[in-house]
Amino acid sequence: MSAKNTNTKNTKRSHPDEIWIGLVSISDRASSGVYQDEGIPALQTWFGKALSSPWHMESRLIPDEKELISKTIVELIDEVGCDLVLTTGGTGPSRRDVTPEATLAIASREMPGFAEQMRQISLKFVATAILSRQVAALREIDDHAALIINLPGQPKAIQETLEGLKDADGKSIVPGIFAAVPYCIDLIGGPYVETNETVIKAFRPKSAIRVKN
Ligand SMILES: Nc1ncnc2c1ncn2[C@@H]1O[C@H](COP(=O)(O)OP(=O)(O)OP(=O)(O)O)[C@@H](O)[C@H]1O
Ligand SMILES: Nc1nc2c(c(=O)[nH]1)N[C@H]1C(S)=C(S)[C@@H](COP(=O)(O)O)O[C@H]1N2
Repeated sequence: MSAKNTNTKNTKRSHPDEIWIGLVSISDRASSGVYQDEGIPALQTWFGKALSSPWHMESRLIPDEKELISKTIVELIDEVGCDLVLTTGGTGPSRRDVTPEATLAIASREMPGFAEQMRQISLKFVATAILSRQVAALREIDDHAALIINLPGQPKAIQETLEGLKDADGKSIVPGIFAAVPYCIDLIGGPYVETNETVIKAFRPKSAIRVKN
């Protein structure tokens, strides 16, 4: 038996199991046109291959401004009705990197396991993974809740952290953090999300797996 969908806020779903995902690319230079944003396209590509259940996306490209980052996440959750918001960029130690502070400012509870696991995964790819201050958290309002996850700004970090590390035969060596996202969304009352197992196998305890008719 899976957790009951108690989110009533998003009445726009075309299917009860459709997840609404907010993507926020945070970069001074991409948002001002110095270079082309690669964060949103990389996220869209990854979700296109990873999800097998219905999804809808809303994306925003903004500079590294704390108030604007907080406001954008709140808009995506409270007004648009997103169940999951992924940010990319602004997690490092530079003065302009304020994504974790902006996230925690509008969060109700932190989900530290995601960030701990992301840094562990990233260390398999780059030694500078230790520099990411990324966080994950819930935003819970009266009739809706969402999971927010910060990803680093390097576009390649998106697949690395969400999908993890595989050997030459495609066997998982380090599981990506997205494996835990569908069950987390179940537990906060969101839609039942299913994945393409060749990309990422979702982890749910047996009691939470929906029996197909
Ligand atoms: N949205 C993006 N699109 C394409 N490349 C990006 C993006 N964000 C970051 N990068 C790349 O990753 C590197 C490290 O990301 P980081 O977030 O630290 O960038 P940054 O130097 O703070 O960027 P900015 O000054 O634009 O905010 C950048 O130098 C850039 O090469
Ligand atoms: N998986 C992964 N994690 C990564 C990286 C990367 O390339 N891949 N880059 C690191 C670097 S160089 C920095 S400075 C920090 C913070 O990046 P951000 O400020 O772009 O968020 O993330 C780190 N984490």
